[in-house]
Amino acid sequence: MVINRLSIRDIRNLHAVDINPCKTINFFSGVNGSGKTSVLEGISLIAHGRSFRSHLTSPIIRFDCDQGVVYSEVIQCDGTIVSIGVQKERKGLTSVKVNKQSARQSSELARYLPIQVIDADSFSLISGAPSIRRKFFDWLVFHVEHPFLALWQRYTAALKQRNSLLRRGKITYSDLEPWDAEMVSQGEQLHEVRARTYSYFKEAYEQLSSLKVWDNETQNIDLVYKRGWSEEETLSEALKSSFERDLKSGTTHIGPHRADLWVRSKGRKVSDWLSRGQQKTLVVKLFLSIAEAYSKVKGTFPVFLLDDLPAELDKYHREELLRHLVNTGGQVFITGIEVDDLTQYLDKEPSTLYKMFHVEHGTVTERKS
Ligand SMILES: Nc1ncnc2c1ncn2[C@@H]1O[C@H](COP(=O)(O)OP(=O)(O)OP(=O)(O)O)[C@@H](O)[C@H]1O
Repeated sequence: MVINRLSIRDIRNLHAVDINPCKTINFFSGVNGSGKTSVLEGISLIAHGRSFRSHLTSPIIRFDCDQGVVYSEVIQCDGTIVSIGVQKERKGLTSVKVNKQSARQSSELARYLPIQVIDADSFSLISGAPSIRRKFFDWLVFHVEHPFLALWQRYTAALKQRNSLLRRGKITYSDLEPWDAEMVSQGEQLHEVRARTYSYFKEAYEQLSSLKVWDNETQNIDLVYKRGWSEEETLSEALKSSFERDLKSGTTHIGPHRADLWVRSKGRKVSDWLSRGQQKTLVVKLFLSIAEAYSKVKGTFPVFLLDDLPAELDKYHREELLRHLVNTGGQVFITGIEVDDLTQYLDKEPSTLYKMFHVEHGTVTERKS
């Protein structure tokens, strides 16, 4: 998928941005606070209907404006062009249009424009809570396994009911049985689609491990998919045995909503011993693996948004990452403060492979070389 045209109106400090991005590398430079990340935020609005920086609507909309709008044309794998418009109102309303027709759910957008964002927060993928890894991995499951979304929605609806009964207290296990039956039926299938997806992901990860860019430490890291309940029990048995503990705390401790992707070396947690820099390159490797796995199934790469990349990686890893992304042929949007951050590398590439944009006080202009 390729963003062919992008217009942003009144998002953060961006008043009126109209650009025609290049189908590979797009680099946005400008001083702190000029509006570079806001451009990426605009792209995430058309990809998800929401920002990757804020769950709230009001902070995204330009001060003194009632609404912000993003419009784009996205070229699909079969060459068709899909127009996507997202309007955010300060009062909280979001309206989404695909080919001028109102979309029912923002999740529809993700299929037209799959994106991956690497920013400073992404580096908590290894050291952060399991929910961060689960969300990361489920992005792939959502895209490659069509039933995933419906299974997840039904499972979480039953889980919500179960938890509210647990919180109410004074119940016996039989009160939970109807909800457990639904959780088991959806949850076992959720595990199946995740396990299948995990095999693509692991394969892509192992293939990437052969690249020379990783040092020995980051090369020998194992990934393990944990389904969220003991390997010795069925989900039904596990829910039953967890009942007393769940009742005490008023929440369900086991199940696919507790799945995780362990990142280990010889059984040890890597966050305890890899350096911060090594953790960062490992995170990049995980992002590249998920993109590779996606492309194996879908035949195209997701669009990458790299926010302030130069600040996060050393020069060598930055160049290797770029080289890899250029080789994939996918579209990438990168922000950085200095033009020099990337030109040394990009100068070696044909000029048709990239476009440079200058961002200043919320205006975006293409730099002509
Ligand atoms: N709702 C808003 N309306 C107007 N301006 C805003 C709003 N929210 C944030 N800003 C301003 O928008 C500007 C752009 O922020 P952005 O994070 O995009 O900058 P940036 O170029 O990525 O900066 P940095 O290099 O420091 O990360 C900032 O100066 C910020 O104060």
